[in-house]
Amino acid sequence: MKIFLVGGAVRDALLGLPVSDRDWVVVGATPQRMLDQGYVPVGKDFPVFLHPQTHEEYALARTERKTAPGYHGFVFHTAPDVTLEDDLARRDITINAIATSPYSIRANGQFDTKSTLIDPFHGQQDLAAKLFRHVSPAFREDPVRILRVARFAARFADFTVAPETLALMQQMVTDGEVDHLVPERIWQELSRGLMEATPSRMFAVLRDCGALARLLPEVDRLWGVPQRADYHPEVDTGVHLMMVLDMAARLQAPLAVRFACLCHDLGKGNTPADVLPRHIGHEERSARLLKGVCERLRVPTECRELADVVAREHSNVHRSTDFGASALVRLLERCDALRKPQRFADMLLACESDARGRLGHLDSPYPQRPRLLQVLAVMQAVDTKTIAQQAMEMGASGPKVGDMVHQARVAAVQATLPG
Ligand SMILES: Nc1ccn([C@@H]2O[C@H](COP(=O)(O)OP(=O)(O)OP(=O)(O)O)[C@@H](O)[C@H]2O)c(=O)n1
Ligand SMILES: [Mg+2]
Repeated sequence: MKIFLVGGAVRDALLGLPVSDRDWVVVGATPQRMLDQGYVPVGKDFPVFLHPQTHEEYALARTERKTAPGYHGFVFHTAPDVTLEDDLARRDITINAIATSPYSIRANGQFDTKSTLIDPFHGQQDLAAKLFRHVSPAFREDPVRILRVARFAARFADFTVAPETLALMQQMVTDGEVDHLVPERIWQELSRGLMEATPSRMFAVLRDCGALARLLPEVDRLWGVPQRADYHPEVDTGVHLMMVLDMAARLQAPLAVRFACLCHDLGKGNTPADVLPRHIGHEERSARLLKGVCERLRVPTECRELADVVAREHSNVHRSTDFGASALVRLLERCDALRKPQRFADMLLACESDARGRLGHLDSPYPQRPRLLQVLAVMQAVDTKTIAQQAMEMGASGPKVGDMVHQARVAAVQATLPG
C-alpha cells in the first residue's frame, strides 16, 4: 500500500502558496485494510477515510463510472489494482492532478525536491502557462467541475480556461448537465467563488460556457442592459455588477455582503424597454427576483435577509446625503438598524461596493457609510425607555408611544446636523 499527496496541496506548494488542507490518495489497499489500520470511513459508499490522528482525507485510488446525469449518479470502482495514474486520469484539471510522495513537502510547504513529482498529465506545464485544462474526457462525469473551474478562475485570476476545456464545458451545458445539479452543490461552489479575490472571473467563465444562463439567468440577463452614463460611466449593467463584486472583495467583505452585491440590481434585468437607460423601481423588482434565486438555490437566511434589505434600500442609502433628520431616521428604521446594527453595517459595506464599483470611481470616497453609522450611534443613544415611560404616564397609547420615540430620535439626529 502506497500513499501520495495529491490535489490542491501539491498545486499550491508548486505555486509557492501556503498549503492549507491536504488530500491523500492510497494505492494498493482495500477498505478493510484501511479499517484495520484505524482509518475512519467518511461515508457508507464513499471510498474515503479520515486519518485517525490528523483527520486528513485519504481516498482509495479509484475510477468513477457515471450512471445518471447530475451529481447523484455515481458508482465507484476501487480496487487494489487501480493505479495512481488511473486515479489521476479521472481528476478535474491537470494542475490538480499532480501527485507526490508525502515526504517531499516540508512543514513550511516548500518542496525538498521536484524529482518525486508524478505528473502524467503535464500539470506543471499548465501551471507555468497559467491554464485550466481538463485531464481527460472523464471531466464530464461530474458537472460540478464546471463550477470548480470557474471558482479557481476567481482565485487564480491570471489563469485562463484552455480552449478545448471551454469547448467541453460548453458541450456539457448544451447537453443539460448543469440542469441536474443539486442546489447545495451549486451554492457551495458559488459561495466559495464569491469569497475569492476576483469573483468577477468566476462569472466570466460561467458566462463563457453558457452555465450562467442556466444557473443564474437573473444575473446573466444583466449584460447588454444599459444604465445612465452620468451615474454609470461603464454603462453596461453586467459590467457594473462585476466591478461591484471585485470591489466587495477588495474591501474584504464577508459572504453575505458579496451575495447582496450580486443580487442588488437584478431588477435592472426586466426594466421596461421604454424606460431605459433609467431603472425606476428596480429596487422592488430586484427584491422579487432575489426571492426566486434564494428559494431555488436554498441560500442561507443570513445571506438572503441582507440581500433583501440591500436590494430595497441601496438607492436610498446613496441618496441619503440629501436627507434631513426625519428621512434619515425613517431609513434606519426601515432597515431595522437598531435591532440589527451588524447587518446595517454590512449593508453599508455593500452600498459602498456598489458606489465604487463604477468606472472612474474605484477610489472615490463614500461618506454615506460613516455618516449613517454616526446616525445609528446617535439613535442608539436616545433613552427610549424613559421616553416610553413618560409617554405612558401621560396616558399615551401604543402607536402614540412609538411616535414619540420616533420624534425623539429625529430630534437627536437633527441636533447633530449642520445648522
Ligand atoms: N469534483 C471534483 C472534486 C475534486 N477533485 C479532485 O480532488 C482534489 C481535492 O479536491 P478539493 O479539496 O475539493 O480541491 P482542491 O484542488 O484541493 O482545492 P482547494 O484549495 O479549494 O481545497 C482536487 O484537487 C481534484 O484533483 C476532482 O477531480 N473533481
Ligand atoms: Mg483540497
